[in-house]
Amino acid sequence: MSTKLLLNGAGRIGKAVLKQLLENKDFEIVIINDINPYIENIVYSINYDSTYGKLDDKFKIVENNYIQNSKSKIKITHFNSLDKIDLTNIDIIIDSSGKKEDINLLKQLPVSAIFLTHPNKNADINVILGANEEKLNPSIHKIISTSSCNATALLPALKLINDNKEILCGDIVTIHPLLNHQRVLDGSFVGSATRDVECNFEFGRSSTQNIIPNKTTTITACSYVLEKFNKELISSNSLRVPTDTVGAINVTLFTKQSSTKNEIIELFKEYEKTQKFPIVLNNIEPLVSSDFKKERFTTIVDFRYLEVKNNMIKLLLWYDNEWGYASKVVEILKYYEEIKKGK
Ligand SMILES: NC(=O)c1ccc[n+]([C@@H]2O[C@H](COP(=O)([O-])OP(=O)(O)OC[C@H]3O[C@@H](n4cnc5c(N)ncnc54)[C@H](O)[C@@H]3O)[C@@H](O)[C@H]2O)c1
Repeated sequence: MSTKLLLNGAGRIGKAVLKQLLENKDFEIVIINDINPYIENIVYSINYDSTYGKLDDKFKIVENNYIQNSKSKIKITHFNSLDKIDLTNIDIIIDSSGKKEDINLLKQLPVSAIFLTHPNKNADINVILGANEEKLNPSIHKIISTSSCNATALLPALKLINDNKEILCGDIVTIHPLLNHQRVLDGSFVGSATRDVECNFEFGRSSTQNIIPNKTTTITACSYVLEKFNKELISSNSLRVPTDTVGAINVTLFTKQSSTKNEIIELFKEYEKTQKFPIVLNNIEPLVSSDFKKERFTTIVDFRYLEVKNNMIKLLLWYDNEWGYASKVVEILKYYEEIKKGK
């Protein structure tokens, strides 16, 4: 029998998760809840997407607030809080609304698990594949954060280098596409009621005309998963750029043991060959960000820009912050179900 899901928030991440789950017979999305009050607009934005293109098997509105295509029929609701939704027959909630819901309220909901698509220190666990998935335990973890897109891309690489060379300190710069909460043209600064990023004036500036420097919660998100990788060890900042999707992270690490470029290349090659989940992909082609669009691997190591000087390692990592991240949400969901069923 398939696992019954409620998808809360049909925005950029919600729709990428939805489209990847539509192909998977083990899961059925029974309800989509979004505060957008117009079902016509929700179905339109599922069918048509400027970044990933049109859906071949389009949804239509059918009776009583349902949408349907040739394979799926999904109820649409418009509540602003999960506790108002009838959860009879729902096994798991994927909350991709970005709302920072009270964790105690979430714990009371009659479902077996709630996946949050943002880092959350109050969750029962923050999971990143390739970092701490072995800690995931369905009998004690109900509120499961799937961390952030940047931390999902970065932490497996940091862990690999740390396990082999011991990181002493480092710095990262995320080069991040624009996001839906930014301004199109200059406006007042963007508040952050639903996000951990501090308010700053730069964030009220036009996202299509600027490279916007910003703080990032990437390292804090990493520390919720593996404590060692925190702001004392690694400094960080972010540059928001006017592209639709695919981010890059420029990583500089100082390690206890020195390395050669070939050693680091071999570490990532071995990881790519032996990994259980689609995490590391090594690239030697002269590619640009849009070439990684819709790529499900999320730690794409660009060997062309890998540098090693004694105790310093410099990496360039790529990841599709929407599709790639959503693929990890789905992988964690599949993994959760596997260990729950004792597979
Ligand atoms: N976009 C990314 O690159 C990215 C990557 C990883 C994680 N995330 C995280 O995923 C979450 C969603 O981000 P997004 O980029 O998809 O945002 P988005 O603005 O594109 O989508 C959010 C959706 O949730 C709906 N919504 C808002 N409040 C709601 C509520 N109370 N109940 C139900 N629906 C509600 C909105 O109407 C919208 O459709 C955020 O926490 C974000 O930090 C985003």
